[in-house]
Amino acid sequence: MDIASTFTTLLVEDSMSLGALYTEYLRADGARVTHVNHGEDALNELKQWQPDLLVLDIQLPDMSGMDILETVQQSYPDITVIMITAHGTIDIAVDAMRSGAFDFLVKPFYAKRLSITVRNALKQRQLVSLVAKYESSLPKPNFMGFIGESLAMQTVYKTIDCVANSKASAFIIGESGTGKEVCANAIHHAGSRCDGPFVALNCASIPKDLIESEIFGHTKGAFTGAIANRDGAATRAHNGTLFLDEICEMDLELQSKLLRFIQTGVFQRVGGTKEEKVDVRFVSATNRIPWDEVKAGRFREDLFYRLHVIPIELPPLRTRDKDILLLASTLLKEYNKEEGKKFKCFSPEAKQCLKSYSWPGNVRQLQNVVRQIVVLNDSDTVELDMLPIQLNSQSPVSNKPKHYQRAEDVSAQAIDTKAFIGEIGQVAALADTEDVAPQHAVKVDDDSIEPLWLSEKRTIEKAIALCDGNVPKAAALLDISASTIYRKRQTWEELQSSLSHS
Ligand SMILES: Nc1ncnc2c1ncn2[C@@H]1O[C@H](COP(=O)(O)OP(=O)(O)OP(=O)(O)O)[C@@H](O)[C@H]1O
Repeated sequence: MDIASTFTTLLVEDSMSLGALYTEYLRADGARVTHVNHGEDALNELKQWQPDLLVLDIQLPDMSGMDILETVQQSYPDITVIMITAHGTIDIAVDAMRSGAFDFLVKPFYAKRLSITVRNALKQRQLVSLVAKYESSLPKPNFMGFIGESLAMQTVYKTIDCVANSKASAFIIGESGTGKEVCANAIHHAGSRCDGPFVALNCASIPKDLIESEIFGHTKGAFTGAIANRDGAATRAHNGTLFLDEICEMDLELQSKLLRFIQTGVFQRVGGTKEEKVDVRFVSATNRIPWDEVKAGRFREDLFYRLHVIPIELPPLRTRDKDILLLASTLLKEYNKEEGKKFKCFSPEAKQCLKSYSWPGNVRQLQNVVRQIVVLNDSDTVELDMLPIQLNSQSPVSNKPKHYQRAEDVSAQAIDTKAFIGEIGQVAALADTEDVAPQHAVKVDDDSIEPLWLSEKRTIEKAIALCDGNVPKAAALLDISASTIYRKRQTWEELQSSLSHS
């Protein structure tokens, strides 16, 4: 606010004559003044509009000025308050300053005294707003779970800030490991729904025939195994956010049910006849290029337009030069603590190598690499030879993937050649279990050939055993995420049970 310009003031003074006098003083200083005599009137005015300055008498006929000050501090903290006090209430005025009032004036006072106090108050307001403006223009090194100060991430933070309070559907795209789930969480927690639930559903990891019940719930007896009524994600997300991760993997038939739910907020449980209505904000994400999926007929166009209201694109790590080292050092500190190591920094050569690598698995891959380094080495500086050799021999992944890749698919490129890791790495690099269709289990004539998933299973189990049953540690050494191991374990069980039934 420009000090020279006019400012608004609410004057609360029960004496009509003093009120008229102070109004005159304030107007001479450029104020637009509204004068009220009672505390209740002041509170009503504040509900309608907020002045730049509140000049507040402590002793009012219906309440204490201190009560009004408390309300202002809680509900309108941007208002600058100047208290007016009589001689006998100076102690209260001092308390008022401790509670956030800018200054106090002792009655009687002259126009000049009021003028000086008002000028000081306006100057302070101007400084506070300048600092806030300056702070908001500085790059933020982190934001709601994100680490990153690159320009691209600042744009993401700004978008999240802008959309958090809206109910409009947000659609996050980005390669695997770029932080789409972090982003969905940030949208929820930065907005007015933060006290409500955040329910995440991964459309790719739930079997096709279970996903409808996962979203909408089911009634008792709806299908074999439905032994009781069960709420789905839609019900659990009421008054909060429903995050549909890997939305492009959703079955087309279910997409049309989802479309109706998004349009109306109304749905039916599997096996149910009653319609239920909820208030949910939708956030979706995919690591595919959604429009390509629409063109290929795998993703409904009408659903795309419903969900793709606010697009947010998370940039790949390789385009965020500045963030690679910031993330690497933050992770180094975090993993040091967890693993009881004493690493302090990266050598200049190691830094250069981290910066020039293409990071096809993005932040998740960087997490794995730093975890590997910390687990396998003991020093205070991360040297070049502690980095997985693939970082030196550059990734074959193109800078512009036709469709984004899963971090686990590409993370094998970051496997170290150290003896134990080498063996694990070879198998981890072979295939992702998701590609292992049941026909791999078909018996072949040559008994020396076994299904790929069995050798992968053995390798992963060996890694877990070598890590004394510590799955996250084994996952880090295998350069896959712990959740991949858990998912694979589930798939093995299914494969083994289908084999024993065949
Ligand atoms: N900018 C970031 N700052 C800090 N951590 C990050 C950042 N981006 C991602 N991460 C971390 O990387 C990991 C992967 O992030 P997340 O699961 O959100 O990625 P994603 O894009 O949803 O991946 P996917 O498509 O494979 O599900 C998480 O542990 C997350 O906390």
